[in-house]
Amino acid sequence: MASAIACHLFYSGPLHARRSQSYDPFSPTPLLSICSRAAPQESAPIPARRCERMSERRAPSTSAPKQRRPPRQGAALSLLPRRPPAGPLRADLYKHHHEPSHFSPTCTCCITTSTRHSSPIVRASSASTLTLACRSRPDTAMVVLANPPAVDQIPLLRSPGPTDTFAAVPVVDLSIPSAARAIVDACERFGFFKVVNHGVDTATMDRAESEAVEFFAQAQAVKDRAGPAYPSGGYGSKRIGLNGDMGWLEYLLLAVHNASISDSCAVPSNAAFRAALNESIAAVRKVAVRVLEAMAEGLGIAPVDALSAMVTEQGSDQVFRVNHYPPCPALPGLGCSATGFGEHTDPQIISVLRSNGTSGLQIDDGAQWVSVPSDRDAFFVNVGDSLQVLTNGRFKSVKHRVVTNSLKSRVSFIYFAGPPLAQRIAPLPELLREGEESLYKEFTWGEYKKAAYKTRLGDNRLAQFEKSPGRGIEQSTMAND
Ligand SMILES: C=C1C[C@]23C[C@@]1(O)CC[C@H]2[C@@]12CC[C@H](O)[C@@](C)(C(=O)O1)[C@H]2[C@@H]3C(=O)O
Ligand SMILES: O=C(O)CCC(=O)C(=O)O
Ligand SMILES: [Fe+2]
Repeated sequence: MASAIACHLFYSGPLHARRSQSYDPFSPTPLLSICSRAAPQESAPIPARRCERMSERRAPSTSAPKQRRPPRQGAALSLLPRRPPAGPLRADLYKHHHEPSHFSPTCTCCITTSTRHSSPIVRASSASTLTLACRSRPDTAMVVLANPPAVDQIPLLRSPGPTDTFAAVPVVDLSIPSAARAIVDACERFGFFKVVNHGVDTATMDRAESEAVEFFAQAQAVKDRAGPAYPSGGYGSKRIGLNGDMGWLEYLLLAVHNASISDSCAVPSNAAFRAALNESIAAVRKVAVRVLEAMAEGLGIAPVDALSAMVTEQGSDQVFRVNHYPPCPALPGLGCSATGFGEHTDPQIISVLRSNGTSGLQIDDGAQWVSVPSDRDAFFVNVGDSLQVLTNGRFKSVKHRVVTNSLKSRVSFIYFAGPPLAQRIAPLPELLREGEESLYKEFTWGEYKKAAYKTRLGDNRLAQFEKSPGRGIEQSTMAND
C-alpha cells in the first residue's frame, strides 16, 4: 500500500568513511531510526506493533521479479550522547527539549511518551533535508545531516522476546538409525532441524570462527580489498544480492569446488584463514552428505546417494558463506531491532548452518516467527526450494531470517548444497503417488539460480515455476493431513 507506514533503520553509508581506519563500521552508536509515512508526508506515533506489521505482515510478492531498489528516503541521522561529533560531519544540531510538539523517534523517553499521548512525530522528509521535532530530555543531541551521502536503509523487525522461542526445534541424532525417519518428519513439519552427534570436531569450527573474527576485525579498507562478493565470490557489506536488499551484516561469499574454496575465488588470501575455512567446508559438507543419505533412506529412495550425489558430483554448485552480524542497538521504545538477514528461503537443496552461539536466527514455523535457540555445537539444516520441488512440495523450504543482537556479534557459517547447473529439478518419480503430477514446471538448477538472482530476498522465488501459482504450499499441507 502506497500510504503504508515504512519503518527503517537509517544509516549513512559507508559509515567507516567518516572514521579512522580501525573503526568498526558497525559500531553501534551512530544509529537512529525514523518511522515515517512513505506518502503522504505526514507523521504519526508508531506503536511498537507497527514495526511488526510493516515488516512481517507484508504480503509476499508473487509478481514477476523486477530490478527494484528501495526508495531513497529521508536523511542520515546519528544519535549522539550529549556532545556533537568532533568529526567532519556537516550537520545541523537539534537539541531535544520538552516542547509538546517536539519528538525524537529514537529517544526512549519520546517514544514512550508519544505512545502514551499520541502526539505527532516526525514531520516531512526529503532526500536532502529532514525536519525533526523533538520532545524529550535535553541531554541528548541529534544530528541531521544536511546533505547525506547515499542513504541506505535496513528494515526493522520486532525484537525477539522470550515467548517467541522455538523450544521444539526437531533434534536429529545423526548417530542413531532412527535419524532417517526423524529427518523426514522434521522436513515435512518445518523444513528445518538441528543435528547433533554429527562427528565434527568442535575445534575445526572454532578455528575457522576465530580466523573469521580476526578477518572481520580488520580495517574496512583491508576488507574492501577482498571484495566484491559478486560475481565470483568475495567480501560484502550490508548489501545482499544485487537487487537492493540490505542487512546489518558483513560477509564472505565463497564458491566451493569439490570440498574446498574454488581457485577462482581469491578470497580470503590469508593462508591460515583459507586453510581453516577449507577444513570447516569439508567437515560441513560431510554433514550435508550424511543428512542427504539419511533423508533418501527415510524417503525410501534408492540408491542411498540419490540425493547426496547431486551435491557431490563434478560441477555441483556449492557455496559457503561466512556471515558476521555486529551488535546493533535495539530500539527499546519501539521494541524493534535491525534486520540482520531479511526473510527468505534458500534456493538450493539443503543448507547446513553453524553459528557462534549468538542468537538471532528465526524461522517461520507456519504460524509465526520463532527464535531458534543457538547452539554452537550443533548444525542446523534448512530445506531449500530445490528440495521442496524434488519432493513435490512434501518438504517445505523454510522461510528464515536473522534479527540482530544488541549486545553480541553473531558469526555464522553456512554451506549451501546445490547441484550442477544442468541438473533437472523435478519431483523424484519414487515420491509421486499414482496419478500425482508435478506441481512445478520443468527447470534446471541453472535456470532456477539465474531467476533467483533477479529476485529480492523476500520474494517467493518458486511461484514463477508453479504450474498453478499458490498450489505448491497448499499441496504440501495436504500431504501432511
Ligand atoms: C537477494 C538475493 C541474495 C541471494 C540471491 C538473491 O537474489 C535471492 C537469493 C539469495 C540467497 C539466499 C541464500 C544464500 O544466502 C544465497 C547465497 C543464495 O544462494 O540465495 C543468497 C543470495 C546472495 O546473497 O547472493
Ligand atoms: O547467518 C545466518 O545465521 C543465516 C543466514 C542465511 O540464512 C543465509 O545466508 O542464507
Ligand atoms: Fe538462508
